[in-house]
Amino acid sequence: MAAPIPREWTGLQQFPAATQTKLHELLGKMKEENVSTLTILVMGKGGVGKSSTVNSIVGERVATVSAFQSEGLRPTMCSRTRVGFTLNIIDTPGLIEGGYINEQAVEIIKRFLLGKTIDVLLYVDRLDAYRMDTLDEQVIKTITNSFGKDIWRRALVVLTHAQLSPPDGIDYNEFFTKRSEALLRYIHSGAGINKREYGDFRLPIALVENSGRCKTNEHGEKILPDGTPWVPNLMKEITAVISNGSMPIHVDQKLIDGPNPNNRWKMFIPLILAVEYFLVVKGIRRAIHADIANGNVDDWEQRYRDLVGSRDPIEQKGSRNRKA
Ligand SMILES: Nc1nc2c(ncn2[C@@H]2O[C@H](COP(=O)(O)OP(=O)(O)OP(=O)(O)O)[C@@H](O)[C@H]2O)c(=O)[nH]1
Repeated sequence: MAAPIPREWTGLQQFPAATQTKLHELLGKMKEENVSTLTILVMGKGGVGKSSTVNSIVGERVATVSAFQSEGLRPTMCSRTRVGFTLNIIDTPGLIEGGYINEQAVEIIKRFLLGKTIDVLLYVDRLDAYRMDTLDEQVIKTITNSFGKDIWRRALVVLTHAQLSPPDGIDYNEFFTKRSEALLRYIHSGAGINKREYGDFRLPIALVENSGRCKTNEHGEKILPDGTPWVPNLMKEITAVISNGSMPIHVDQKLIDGPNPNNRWKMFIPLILAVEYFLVVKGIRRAIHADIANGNVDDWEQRYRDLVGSRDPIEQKGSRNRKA
């Protein structure tokens, strides 16, 4: 089935003029770098603000936002074009159902993405979550197992609910640093990002406040507590990911199937054959030679005949011995 023709990105015009200018600058920069399509995959636990973030980026209500975990298992893709540039953004259902990974949802997402190329993964979580638990680990591992470890080189961590007042009078920056450090530790360990392979690689983080009550600056732009207009900042972080030197992730059947467990032991086959030859076949040969030397061949001869056939020189020698 042919992909639907993307609609004009009219949602851009609802942003304040200052945001529009910054977004157009970013689109121009991507064009200079020959990037004409950007496909963003949005994943994370349920209710963390994935759909709201999709709507905030597109500037339209393209994804269903609900205070309760959405029932749908299917991802949705929204495509928009502007001055020869196409934005594809894929919203996915929360991966956790009843405390476990919803394998059915994972399979549906993988099938949906088959044949597509992911330029950026937005891994969404809430800034105002105070603890990391095994669910976070499960979601991170599922993403890694589904699309390979290198998906994280193309990832941007997005923390929603950024306009919060930290508890117990903790300083905002201190709270943000602690929360992001904890999350990054989980992602790095869950995804198996080690220093040997990844060096000093550190996942970038962007803050988002999707609420209609988000504070604005004098230009009407939604801002973070430190005054940063977050929509252009988020898009800037996204463009930084695509120019970080890593490759986009093309989702093909091989990637989805994952490493074939049967292939894992294939390299040991020659070794097993060699061990078998030296321990078993050579052992039998030695035993037959010993029996021939003792003139006691009947039993062994029959076994050897079964094993290697009757045209073996040892067997012929054995026959000659017997005749003699
Ligand atoms: N205050 C605040 N509320 C938010 C923010 N982002 C999302 N919400 C609210 O959080 C709830 C869940 O948001 P969704 O965008 O539906 O979350 P989701 O991750 O797509 O949820 P699922 O589709 O169930 O996986 C809704 O009530 C949103 O209005 C945010 O940045 N700040």
